[in-house]
Amino acid sequence: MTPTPKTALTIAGSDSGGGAGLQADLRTFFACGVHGMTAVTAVTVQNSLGVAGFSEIPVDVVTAQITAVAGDMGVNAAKTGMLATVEIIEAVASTLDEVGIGRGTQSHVPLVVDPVAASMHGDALLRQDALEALRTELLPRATLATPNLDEVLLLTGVRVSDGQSQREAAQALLELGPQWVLVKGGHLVNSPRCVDLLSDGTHIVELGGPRYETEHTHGGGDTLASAITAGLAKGLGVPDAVSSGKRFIERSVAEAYPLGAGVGPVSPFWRLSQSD
Ligand SMILES: Nc1ncnc2c1ncn2[C@@H]1O[C@H](COP(=O)(O)OP(=O)(O)O)[C@@H](O)[C@H]1O
Ligand SMILES: Cc1ncc(COP(=O)(O)OP(=O)(O)O)c(N)n1
Repeated sequence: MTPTPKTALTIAGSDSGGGAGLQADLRTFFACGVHGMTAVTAVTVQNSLGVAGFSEIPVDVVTAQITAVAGDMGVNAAKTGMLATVEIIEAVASTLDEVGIGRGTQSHVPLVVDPVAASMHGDALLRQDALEALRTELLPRATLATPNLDEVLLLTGVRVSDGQSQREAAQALLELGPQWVLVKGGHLVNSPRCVDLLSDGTHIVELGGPRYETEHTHGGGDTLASAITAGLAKGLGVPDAVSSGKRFIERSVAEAYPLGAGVGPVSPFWRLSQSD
């Protein structure tokens, strides 16, 4: 009999184009060898050119998906992505407490919070009044938060332009309650390297890598956060899961492909031809 793989749950929105959202999470979980499960929060109408709109899933259906899989199959690590509204954020936060996922719960199942606010085209994926709920309800429950620089600005008011302000942003985010933060540096386009900064307030790790010249980076944030979640599900500590996730996203950006008339997706396909 095939041994049962570790499990990872994504609580996220659907991207009809398949490059980001829960589709990116599931294909990354698969490529990393963990069994992926989903609690769908919203359905976006999205392609390589942007997000034309979205519709939220009723709150009781979102939470029922989480309890259904947690109670039966078990969750080794979880990740949140697009949560869309205050109501969904509040309900997800209390359901995570009930099923024992996240910081502060007894079971210590790790929770990665990717505080998704907008797509790379600038289309909103979070209602404007929901930012405060993300700050107060979700970030304190996070084992790791993984904002990009736009999300850092929204959450903390810190505008990151270099390594020094990236460190200040990490500190400001830690004050909102996550155990660890990863301030991603992909948006510092004038820097020849992509440096992501990991910190828990005591340890500070700079994860640097080459900046690939590609316009096709759709789903990059989701792919990185899911690869980290997969590592945590397999029992890695946060620093090891993040360095493994960084290696994963680097290859996925390097092998990103054009699809549609706009921005194509990063690709985890390279992993399928390799052993762990
Ligand atoms: N051109 C690139 N080459 C290599 N890595 C990249 C590139 N763009 C982004 N990354 C990496 O992809 C991940 C996600 O990046 P970022 O663009 O900052 O977040 P988001 O996709 O959430 O907007 C980070 O690890 C970042 O360093
Ligand atoms: C449904 C959905 N969720 C999240 C995102 C944003 O994903 P991300 O990985 O940050 O990728 P880009 O939007 O930067 O390509 C999304 N677009 N859709």
